[in-house]
Amino acid sequence: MTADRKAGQSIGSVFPHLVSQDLPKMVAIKDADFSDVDAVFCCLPHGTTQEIIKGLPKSLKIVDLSADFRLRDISEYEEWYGQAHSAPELQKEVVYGLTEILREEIKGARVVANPGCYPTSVQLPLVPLIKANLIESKNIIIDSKSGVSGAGRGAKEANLYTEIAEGIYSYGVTRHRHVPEIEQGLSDAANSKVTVSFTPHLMPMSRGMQSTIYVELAAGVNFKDLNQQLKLSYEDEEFVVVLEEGAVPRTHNTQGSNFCFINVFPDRIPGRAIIISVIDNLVKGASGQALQNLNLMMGFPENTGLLYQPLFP
Ligand SMILES: NC(=O)C1=CN([C@@H]2O[C@H](COP(=O)(O)OP(=O)(O)OC[C@H]3O[C@@H](n4cnc5c(N)ncnc54)[C@H](OP(=O)(O)O)[C@@H]3O)[C@@H](O)[C@H]2O)C=CC1
Ligand SMILES: CC(=O)N[C@@H](CCC(=O)OP(=O)(O)O)C(=O)O
Repeated sequence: MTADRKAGQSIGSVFPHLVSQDLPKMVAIKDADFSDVDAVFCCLPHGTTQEIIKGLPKSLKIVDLSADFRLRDISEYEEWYGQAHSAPELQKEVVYGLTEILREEIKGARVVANPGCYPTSVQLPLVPLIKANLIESKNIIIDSKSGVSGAGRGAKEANLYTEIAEGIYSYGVTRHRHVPEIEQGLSDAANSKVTVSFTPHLMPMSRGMQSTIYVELAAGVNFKDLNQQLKLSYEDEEFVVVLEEGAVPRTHNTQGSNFCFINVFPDRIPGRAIIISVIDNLVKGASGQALQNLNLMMGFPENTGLLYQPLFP
């Protein structure tokens, strides 16, 4: 376990719920000994990750939780993240870690780019529907909401209790950095360029994420076809659950678990449908999906360490 400002501390002093774990103290990355390590989860801020991964032993399997390797197109990374990519060679061997969609590729990967939380909640419902030609790939509108933990644990004025409590606010309006990641995945599914309208919102809750997605149905399709297709696509999946008709997915029911709950509703406007998808941003949107990916890369049962039930079932 490594740290930056907290190097030298025990994990229990940083995360008190782990106080009873007998784990070594955290060290700075430069002092870490990788000689007996098979795999790492890299949970560093964007930008720092490219530099650090380059210096790690080539034998290590890596699941990177940052955005540094999610975009295949380096120029797109530079445009949306506002900085030069410092490991373009490594980018070529990276597999995007949307587990249920890219499972076979992930199994053989050495480096996996774990998806962002918003892109996970959006792509899980939309990719199977686009692949099956059940929805139009134009005019997709995505309204997403996140708990504050999505912004990390570092102190920021915008994330103070007084700024967040008793209100919601939209941010990244018209230009959030998850747009190209969402469009990359949906374009792969459609085999043509897909563009989306996407607005994220910060909610006064610590964790949880909802994406409400407005789509146009393909000719002759009705919302029940969407529901059926999603049920079929995910029937053998443990962590993606399509709810029964009419049931509204709630972030509460995902808290602390690796589940993604999805449902499809008919819009009042003929020819349109509304899809709701919920995850825990810290689990399916981050560490849970990362562990699911590493389990695949290591040949472990995919649900190892992930059998936590939601806190609010
Ligand atoms: N929070 C979420 O919901 C999600 C986060 N992610 C991504 O996962 C990554 C980690 O996120 P999160 O845990 O929320 O972020 P935090 O800000 O809470 O944690 C960042 C971690 O990186 C360490 N760190 C910071 N700068 C450096 C550096 N220069 N060198 C070495 N270590 C450093 C910090 O150590 P210390 O505390 O000791 O300074 C800390 O452990 C980010 O890339 C984030 O975008 C992905 C999906 C969802
Ligand atoms: C609430 C909040 O600030 N959320 C983060 C997204 C967190 C995440 O999952 O994605 P990354 O790994 O790309 O950081 C944001 O909007 O930048």
